[in-house]
Amino acid sequence: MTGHDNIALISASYDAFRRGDLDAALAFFHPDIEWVHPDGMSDHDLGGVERGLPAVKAFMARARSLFAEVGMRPDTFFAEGDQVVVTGVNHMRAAATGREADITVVHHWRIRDGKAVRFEDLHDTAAIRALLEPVDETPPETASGDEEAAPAGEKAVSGGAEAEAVSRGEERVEPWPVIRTGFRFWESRVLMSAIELGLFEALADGPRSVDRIVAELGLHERGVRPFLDALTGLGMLAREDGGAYGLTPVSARFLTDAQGTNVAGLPRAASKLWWESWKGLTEMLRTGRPQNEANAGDDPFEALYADPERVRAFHAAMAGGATGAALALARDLDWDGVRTVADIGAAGGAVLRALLTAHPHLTGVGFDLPQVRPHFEQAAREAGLAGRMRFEGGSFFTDDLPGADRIVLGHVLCDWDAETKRDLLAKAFKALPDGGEVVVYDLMTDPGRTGGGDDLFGHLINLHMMLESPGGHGYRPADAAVWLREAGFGRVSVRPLSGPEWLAVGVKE
Ligand SMILES: C[S@@+](CC[C@H](N)C(=O)[O-])C[C@H]1O[C@@H](n2cnc3c(N)ncnc32)[C@H](O)[C@@H]1O
Repeated sequence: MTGHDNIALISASYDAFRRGDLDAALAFFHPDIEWVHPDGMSDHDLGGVERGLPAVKAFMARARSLFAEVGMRPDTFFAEGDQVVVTGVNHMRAAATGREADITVVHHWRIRDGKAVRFEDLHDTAAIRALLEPVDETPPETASGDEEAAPAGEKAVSGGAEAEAVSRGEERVEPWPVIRTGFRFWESRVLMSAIELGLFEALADGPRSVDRIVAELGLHERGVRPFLDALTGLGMLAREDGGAYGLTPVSARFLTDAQGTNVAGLPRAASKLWWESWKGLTEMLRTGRPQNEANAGDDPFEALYADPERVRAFHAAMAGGATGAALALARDLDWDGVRTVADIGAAGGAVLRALLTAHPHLTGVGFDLPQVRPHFEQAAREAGLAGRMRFEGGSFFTDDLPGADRIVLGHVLCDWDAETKRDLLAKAFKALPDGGEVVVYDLMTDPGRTGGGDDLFGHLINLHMMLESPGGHGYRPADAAVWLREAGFGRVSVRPLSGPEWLAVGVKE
């Protein structure tokens, strides 16, 4: 079996576990499987080596009795010979204590005769033990020893169901998560208005008093203070001792033009382009159909590119949306052996601009629909890179992709269905020379991942693609690895890139 087959096998086994289909998961295991866990878990009967399927099943039954929830979320698969190494996060909730945590794990697999014959689970045993083992809950001794009289202010919890819950040691549950979530659009709207008013640009050369902000931006004084304080609460402004408001490091870098890394086009487009489609989320959930002009199943870019005003907003958004990935690609990838780079679905060329600016030996070609040419070429001129980055118009559905040492496919696969994703990777493979690489970045996520932060953002972007494009959807890092293998890439790796952004690299060997 190839490394690709081995990754597909292990990945399918994780999928079966996630579905709760234990028989299907065990079908991928060799009858002689060796099942290895750290000795540090032995006193919970979860350590050491088990041999053979019945012993593995017994191990799993023991684990199920100890954990009310076990959700392994693999994110990176590496294959070499008969081995597959998987990194990921296991979300575990102990049945006895109710404590839960995301435990980082490394799984080492060996494959023989098309089946997993050895599995070793490496993790921080102290973190898992902390979930399972009771903590000493003896209250600290008080100075007076008198614990009868509760302070008057705490009387509210002394009666009814809540008091009983508190006396059982349960956490008090508040309605604020619901209320805050319901009104989070206020936060977006505050940011969007600040961008529309030019507030961040106005503060680029230093903090301003409220009066000066009112005068310079032509505002009515009524709402300005809570508006500035809300932006301060969001981390976009800082309030000085004298009462003036200034930029924070984040807003100075990413909401002004000072450093060539302004991402304001993205929240601006959220208000201009996507606010309306998100109002249709309930409808999309009922019908599965996008909530924009692509509602009838059309190519979403056809309608978009018919309206010059929306194209401008879209390309400003793409420049903002690609900034985090572009900076990380320029910084984290080795560009020494690369002379030419082709960005497929290059939009206004933000990624090429970042790469060519950071690596002066590179030349680049941006491939995109012909309507994009003026936006791309203007951006190249403005960056002083017109001689090193050129535009090639075409459709990646009907035309060959331009050749280059390294091909970048960023925020493109998510627009399309799985078959098109695969076709695009096959086209990239065809366009590359031997030894060339395709670099895919996207906001990849995992259906089983239910944390906040980047996980949450990943699910939201997945919904966003469904609201915007008939076939669009997010995908897991493991899917990217499998598709790259299917396209013919010999060496494949997947890893986090920046924030919720992931990077998948395939080398044509
Ligand atoms: C979501 S944007 C991604 C832009 C950029 N790569 C980034 O990371 O932000 C998708 C890009 O694919 C381009 N595109 C859509 N359909 C295309 C096609 N058939 N052929 C070539 N490019 C296409 C769009 O014009 C757009 O610039």
